[in-house]
Amino acid sequence: MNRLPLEDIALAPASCLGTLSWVGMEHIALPLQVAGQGVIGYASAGVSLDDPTARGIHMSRLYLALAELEERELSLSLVAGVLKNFLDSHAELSSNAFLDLGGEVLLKRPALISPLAGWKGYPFTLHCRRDDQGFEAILDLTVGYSSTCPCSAALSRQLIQQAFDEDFTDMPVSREAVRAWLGSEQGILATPHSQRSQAHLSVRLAEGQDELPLLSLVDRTERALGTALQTAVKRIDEQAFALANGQNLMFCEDAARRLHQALREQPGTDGFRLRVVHAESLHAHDAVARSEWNWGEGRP
Ligand SMILES: Nc1nc2c(ncn2[C@@H]2O[C@H](COP(=O)(O)OP(=O)(O)OP(=O)(O)O)[C@@H](O)[C@H]2O)c(=O)[nH]1
Repeated sequence: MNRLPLEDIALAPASCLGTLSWVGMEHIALPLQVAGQGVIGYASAGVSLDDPTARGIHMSRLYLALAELEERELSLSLVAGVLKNFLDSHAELSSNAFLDLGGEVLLKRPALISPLAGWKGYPFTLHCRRDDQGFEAILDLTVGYSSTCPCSAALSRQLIQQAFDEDFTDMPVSREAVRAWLGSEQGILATPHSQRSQAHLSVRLAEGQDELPLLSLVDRTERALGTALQTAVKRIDEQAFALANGQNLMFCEDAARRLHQALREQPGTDGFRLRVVHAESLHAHDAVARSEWNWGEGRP
């Protein structure tokens, strides 16, 4: 076995000089705990390389610092401690530290009416950085929902009215006849286009916030939209879902405005950016709307 001291290239002077904004490792597997659930997580860990003559950073020191996060409920104070460790272990090299932690948290969600429940995945990424402006944490979260087009619904209603006029021209209009007609396929001969849709949220967490507001953000988002994707569904649940879609007809503009209002009331946040994507069944492209509050372009 080699008894000579191991050469450390990272300590050698750089042949090509220059500072770097971010050096580290991406897609590091890491078991996380979020909202009480174990998450198959992945981390991207990095620091700035401020010394233009230094050949390299010390990757293992970043990697080993991540152990602090293993299988402990993820909190901002935990992350801040890891970022401090990154900078302490690179005192002479770096002034900025970065940590992104992502995965998909599974939450058990109740059915609309029946006493059932099922699991649904919510992809998230927590982007954290520590620099001369202090500590910043931004939580990205994606929530799926259903959207039904209000214009398509209006056009469908018109066709149903025309069909009613044609079917009831030369016959007495009795309550029974109309009721039977409404219960037939003729009474719903046109249906509005509806589609699975996604709300992509980026929320900046306020100073002093420690807990990750992931569950409260999911609840607030699904409440604001009114048409959350379902898990366990019996016919009674499906009927309630049909009613929810009929009562919450949404253009992408409507969904974005609802979410903007809802996020403005989310405690523990001081800015957000949102983007809703309706993968419309009407055409092969998506209808998209964006909104933000107190976001600025200062940081990505
Ligand atoms: N900086 C840097 N290191 C790399 C890269 N690719 C692989 N490494 C290796 O990352 C390993 C870990 O680096 P260090 O943390 O400095 O390892 P070490 O020198 O044994 O540990 P310390 O004594 O704490 O510095 C080294 O063996 C490097 O060669 C790279 O692109 N950049």
